[in-house]
Amino acid sequence: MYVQNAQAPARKTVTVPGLRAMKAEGKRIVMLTCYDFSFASQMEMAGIDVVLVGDSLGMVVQGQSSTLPVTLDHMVYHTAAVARGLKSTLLVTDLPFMSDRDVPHALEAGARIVGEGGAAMVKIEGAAPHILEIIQALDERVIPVCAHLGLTPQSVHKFGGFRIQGRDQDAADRVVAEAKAVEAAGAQLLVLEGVPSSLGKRVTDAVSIPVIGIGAGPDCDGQVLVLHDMLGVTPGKRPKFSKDFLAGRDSVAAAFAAYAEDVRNGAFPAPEHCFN
Ligand SMILES: Nc1nc(=O)c2c([nH]1)NC[C@@H]1CN(c3ccc(C(=O)N[C@@H](CCC(=O)O)C(=O)O)cc3)CN21
Ligand SMILES: CC(C)C(=O)C(=O)O
Ligand SMILES: [Mg+2]
Repeated sequence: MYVQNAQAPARKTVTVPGLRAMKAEGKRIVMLTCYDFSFASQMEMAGIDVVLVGDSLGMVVQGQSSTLPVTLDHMVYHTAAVARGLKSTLLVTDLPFMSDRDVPHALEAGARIVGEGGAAMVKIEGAAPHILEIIQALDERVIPVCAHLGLTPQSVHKFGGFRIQGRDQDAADRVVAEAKAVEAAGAQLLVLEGVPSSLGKRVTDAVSIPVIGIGAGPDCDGQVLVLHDMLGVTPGKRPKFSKDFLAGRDSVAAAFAAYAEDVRNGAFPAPEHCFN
């Protein structure tokens, strides 16, 4: 038996309060999605701040055309595998489709994701009244919550596709109001996906919790990408906001290091990864 992460450099453990301090200090937060033990170990060694077991696993791991077929069992299984590869990295897992239908189901899902899976935080899409109730219920039971606004992929049928959100003034104002509402409900982190860069900046300035962007422009407090997109292995078309960091490099470790460096120094996202 080899020693797990024997080469991992010593690093301070990333915590939820620690992320808030990073926002206050203007230090960019580096986040990636992950679905298994081996890649998690590479992310730990690369010093990625936050790892997300995303329900995007339905698309990039299972080959589905949306995130809707992903079950709570799938999320718990992948979370447990990823957790074994991490030590000082903060682990966040998505609540899958319909596990957020009401407070009791969401509490059950949170209990399994944190208890069986080993995540430190759960992520939930939207700001509907029942979602705000769930955020508060989880927070009261000391399960930290990451909100997710903008292009929320579980709303694909409502949106009519994976469409950029918040493009007109009313829609943008609504996203800002939702961000304030999820913060007031107790969310401690916010993923903002698929919105114009101007709205990414407005939301980031409007809340005191860190905002992690994906296709939300360069002014967010951090960035997240889907693992398969940033390694260039996603079959077919990748979202415009993603970038292949393995291209021109000779290892996954080098790709993770380059991504972390470019997020921290502001080189990523560049204008070609952003929406107006
Ligand atoms: N591989 C992968 N990467 C992701 O970022 C991702 C997933 N899968 N699955 C779950 C969701 C779905 N996401 C997506 C998927 C496609 C687009 C997309 O094609 N967007 C168009 C813009 C459309 C518009 O202008 O309204 C694009 O050109 O990027 C965006 C987000 C983000 N998430
Ligand atoms: C794209 C990120 C934010 C996500 O929710 C996922 O990977 O499921
Ligand atoms: Mg997701």
